Amino acid sequence: MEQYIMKGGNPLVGEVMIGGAKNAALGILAASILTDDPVTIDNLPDVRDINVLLEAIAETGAVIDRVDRHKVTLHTGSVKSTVVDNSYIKRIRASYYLLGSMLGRYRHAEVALPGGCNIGSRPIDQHLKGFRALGAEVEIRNGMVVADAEHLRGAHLYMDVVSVGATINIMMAASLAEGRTIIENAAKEPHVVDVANLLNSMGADIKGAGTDVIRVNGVPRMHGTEYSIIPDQIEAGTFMFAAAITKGDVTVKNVIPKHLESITSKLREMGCEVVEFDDAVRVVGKPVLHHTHVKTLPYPGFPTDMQPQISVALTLCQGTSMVTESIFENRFKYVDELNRMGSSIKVEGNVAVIEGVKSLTGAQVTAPDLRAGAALVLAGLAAEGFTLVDDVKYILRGYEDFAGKLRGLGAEIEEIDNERDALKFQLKTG
Ligand SMILES: CC(=O)N[C@H]1[C@@H](OP(=O)(O)OP(=O)(O)OC[C@H]2O[C@@H](n3ccc(=O)[nH]c3=O)[C@H](O)[C@@H]2O)O[C@H](CO)[C@@H](O)[C@@H]1O
Ligand SMILES: C=C(OP(=O)(O)O)C(=O)O
Repeated sequence: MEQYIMKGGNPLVGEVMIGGAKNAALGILAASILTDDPVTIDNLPDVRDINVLLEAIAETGAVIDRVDRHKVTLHTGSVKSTVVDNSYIKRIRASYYLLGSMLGRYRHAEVALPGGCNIGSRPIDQHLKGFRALGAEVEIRNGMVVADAEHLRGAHLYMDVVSVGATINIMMAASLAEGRTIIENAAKEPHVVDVANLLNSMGADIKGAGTDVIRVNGVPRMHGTEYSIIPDQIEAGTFMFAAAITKGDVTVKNVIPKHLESITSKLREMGCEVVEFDDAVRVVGKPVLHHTHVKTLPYPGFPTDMQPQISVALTLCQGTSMVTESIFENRFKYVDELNRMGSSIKVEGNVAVIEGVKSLTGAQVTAPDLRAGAALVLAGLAAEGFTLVDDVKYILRGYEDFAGKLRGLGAEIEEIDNERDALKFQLKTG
């Protein structure tokens, strides 16, 4: 399936269930390597990045039982290889977590340099700095990161940038090091806390996750566990903005409202009504939305992974908004595509200046990456006429059954892979 085709104009109305957090799940699956015992993970999202990582873990010799679509048991006692290199693993970001977990458990790891969304240069120097501080020798050889250690010893580390990936990776390797590791200027994202909770449930001794100082007391061994992943903050936020953008009324269920506060507060500034429940939020869109400004920041700031979605909403607001992207230098690649649908956005450096327009019109556009792709779909659902989004493979990296969930809210959208299907859809809905 290559494309989504949609007919815009329907306000999205109803309830949608949010799945487990992709970015927590990736760290959690890799962490299973830290023990020989079985680790059972529930609320796993069925998305491409997760399946690529599961296959890579299986290639090391681990046995993976799919209990059901959202639950797996990993038996990593049978791991035979600490080398991970295939064409798929190079495309995902989270392959870097295999470095932290294999280095922790086996004192050796060779993993292809990570890929992920093409949203900036995305160095991994802070990960490598952390491994070296723990006593590992690390080098880049033929496109692989090779890390090797005789002993891992706790260290006091100050991160030069707030990095989700480096914080999680160092927590994993430090869990089985000798002595205490202190990570200063740590990332505080909900998925950092979720991975720390998983590690503690496996016998690690980690304190302070969710603050900017994390203390890891190394333990000699870790054990199996059963763990359920937290809901996906970004999938939830995407559906919250879908309600605002289509002037709908959507209850987003199975979420942790605390994790959504920066998103909720922007929607309220724009004039939407947001009602919070224990594990759900209801977003009621309004006929007229107000402009606002937003700057992406590490948690608890506004997430960079929600930047394209809020930009689509601001395009349909009255007045001029400014969106500042402070995490990744190349995350406005969708702007040209959105302008082809009638938006008026100028990018100057890391700031997008968005002049609100009354409406968008359907066009053929290409998803440049995961969140931008999702945002173009939201634009298409609000636009007049038909929109065709190419390269939905990016969207499928991180959203489970995206089109199906949108259809459940009343969207007219279908997955297609040829022109004939596009015509059929147009005749059916036109
Ligand atoms: C698989 C996964 O969980 N991906 C998420 C993770 O990516 P990822 O872990 O790659 O993002 P980081 O938090 O590490 O990156 C934050 C900033 O630090 C910089 N940096 C990072 C590491 C490093 O060693 N050196 C360095 O300079 C990056 O270029 C970026 O400017 O967090 C990002 C920020 O919330 C999200 O957008 C991604 O969805
Ligand atoms: C950028 C993202 O993912 P990754 O870091 O895996 O590229 C994302 O989830 O929005």
